[in-house]
Amino acid sequence: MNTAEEVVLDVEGLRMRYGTTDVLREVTFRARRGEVLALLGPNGAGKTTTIEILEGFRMRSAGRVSVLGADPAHATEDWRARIGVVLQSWRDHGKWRVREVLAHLGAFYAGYTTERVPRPWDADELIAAVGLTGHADKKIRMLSGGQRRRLDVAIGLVGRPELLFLDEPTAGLDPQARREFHELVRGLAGSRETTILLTTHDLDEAEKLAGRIVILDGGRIIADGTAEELARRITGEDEVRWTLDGQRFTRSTRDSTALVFDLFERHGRRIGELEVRRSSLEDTYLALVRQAEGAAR
Ligand SMILES: Nc1ncnc2c1ncn2[C@@H]1O[C@H](COP(=O)(O)OP(=O)(O)OP(=O)(O)O)[C@@H](O)[C@H]1O
Repeated sequence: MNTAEEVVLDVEGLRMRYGTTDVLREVTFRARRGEVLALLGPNGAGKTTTIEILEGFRMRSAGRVSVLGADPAHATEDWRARIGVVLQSWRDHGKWRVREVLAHLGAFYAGYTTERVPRPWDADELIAAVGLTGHADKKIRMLSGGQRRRLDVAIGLVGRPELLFLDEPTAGLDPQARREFHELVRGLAGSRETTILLTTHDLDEAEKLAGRIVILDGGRIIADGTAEELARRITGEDEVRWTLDGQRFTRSTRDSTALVFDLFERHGRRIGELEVRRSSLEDTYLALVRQAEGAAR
């Protein structure tokens, strides 16, 4: 099979029930090798529950789950070595130094080297890749929140995972660190070797990084596709704003080029401050969630 077509994540009819409440219902999606998938949804939608089931940290109530060809509920250490996890928050090893903790954790992966994937990732190279050069000898408790988050990502990557789970990876990062993190993810994804599943509440981030967006709401998948596909499903309309003789106008249209052309033909230089705004993933997301919640009522 062509590796680009290899299905790395295969989830079908996944259900999770706590007591008498279903928090995941009939969740079905797939990811192919090298894809970056963003799992979006309101607080309590079931994102962390889904990810933790895929990581093998929670037992599902029903459904079929295959991750790198195995059922995470019965996974082996070999399987675990191929997976990287960055949790929402992880506070530990405060007295350890950055290089030390990465070398130590990395050592666990040495036995899982394959011809295709040498393990672990060299500590200093990894420290450079996540932008922590200069902090390698610092104790972890001396790092800032953002530096700590970069270390979390490095810990997730130290075993050179084939599949990486990132739960809100950029929460608390400053804009520069966020951009550097985005470049790191793009680099990993660019090699088409690492499949990435990330959750985020930052829709701009999802749009930038993910080839596919899966939206969960109330434990169900309400949308699955590229950002463009989802946008087309919802509105397909652009918003055009302009001023005419100083007065402001706004109109939604499916053909902003024709509207703008018409405006200039009719009013020429009297048009000022022209702006065409295509619907963002945020507009689409909010519309989809509103629609799903309206239907559920
Ligand atoms: N151990 C548990 N027992 C009972 N209910 C739980 C348990 N863990 C999670 N839940 C419930 O399951 C639902 C989904 O929670 P989950 O943490 O997966 O949501 P999420 O989409 O990750 O939310 P957030 O964006 O806030 O992180 C929530 O209603 C939550 O209260």
